[in-house]
Amino acid sequence: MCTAATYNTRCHYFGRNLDLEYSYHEQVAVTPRNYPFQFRNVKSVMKHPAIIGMAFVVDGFPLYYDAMNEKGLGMAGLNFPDNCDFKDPQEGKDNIASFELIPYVLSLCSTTEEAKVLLSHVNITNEPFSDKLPTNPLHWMVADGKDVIVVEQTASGLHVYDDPVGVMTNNPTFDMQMNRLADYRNLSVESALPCAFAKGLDLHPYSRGMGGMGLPGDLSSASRFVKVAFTRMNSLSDDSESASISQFFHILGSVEQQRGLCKLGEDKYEITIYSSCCNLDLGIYYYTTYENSQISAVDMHHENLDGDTVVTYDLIKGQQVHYQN
Ligand SMILES: C[C@H](CCC(=O)NCCS(=O)(=O)O)[C@H]1CC[C@H]2[C@@H]3CC[C@@H]4C[C@H](O)CC[C@]4(C)[C@H]3C[C@H](O)[C@]12C
Repeated sequence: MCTAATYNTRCHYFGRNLDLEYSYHEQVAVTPRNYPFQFRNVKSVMKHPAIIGMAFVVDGFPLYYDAMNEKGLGMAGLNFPDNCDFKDPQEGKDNIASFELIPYVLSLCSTTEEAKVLLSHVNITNEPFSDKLPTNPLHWMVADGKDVIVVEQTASGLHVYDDPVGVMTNNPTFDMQMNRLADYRNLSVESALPCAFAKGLDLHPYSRGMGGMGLPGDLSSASRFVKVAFTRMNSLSDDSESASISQFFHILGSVEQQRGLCKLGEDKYEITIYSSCCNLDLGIYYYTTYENSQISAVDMHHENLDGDTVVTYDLIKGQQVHYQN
């Protein structure tokens, strides 16, 4: 399971939690402008905006989980089992393999609006990256500083939804997630609204925060959607970089997965392997890992962006304790 979110202050932020019980060898990967993207069915893109994000780099190719380009467009892939339907290549469509979709969109678009146009010709195909890396079911969130969309391909075809809450998780499909939000329409950040339970009954609010009573707290994707939407939509912070990224990681923290709570088998538990936060304006990729709560960062503009090979950074995974005496 995973969660993605956006947050806007003076700058625009985009990121995700990656929740999983195992890990590939993911790294922060910078793809410079002259790295040639060779796609299976459409023509190569030899020159494009630079891209930074989390990727499993195989044979020099960045298999991005989430990334942004230097124009300020971000995109993240999240698990989408059962509903997802990647198809065989189709005549008359731009056939893009699922693992190519992030590079394809981020190398050809600067805005969500442009991504919508590009995606309107796309059929996402089931072609695997390799025998060792079969296709996995995914759906995507795409965001610039202005608009957020969700991209899902199901049996009925490719759907692009406007996302007014700036978050997404996993199943069910995005339209159903939005419908379910109405079940929570009475939740409020107010501590003590007048009692609406029944006439003649004045139930005393014995605690702060009771306006949010009923907000789900379990780890299912449907519950995380409601929890993170409520958190994200009501989030406030100063507009400094420090205050903004702190708030962003708190938004993702509202739906993080602690080891032991989501059991998948004998000694197998899903945890939040990493949380990421892209500053879409500055090209900085921030992240934390399950055991490293200190925020680490890679700034794309500290690299030579005119190169032609992917540059990677290993994740700093150990806890960084700041001893004070
Ligand atoms: C599994 C992850 C989602 C996390 C999640 O939701 N886990 C709950 C599982 S469960 O729902 O609880 O069972 C997703 C998110 C991004 C994905 C990679 C994208 C690039 C590449 C695409 C290739 O085609 C296949 C290999 C590849 C490395 C992908 C592997 C895997 O698919 C990644 C890590």
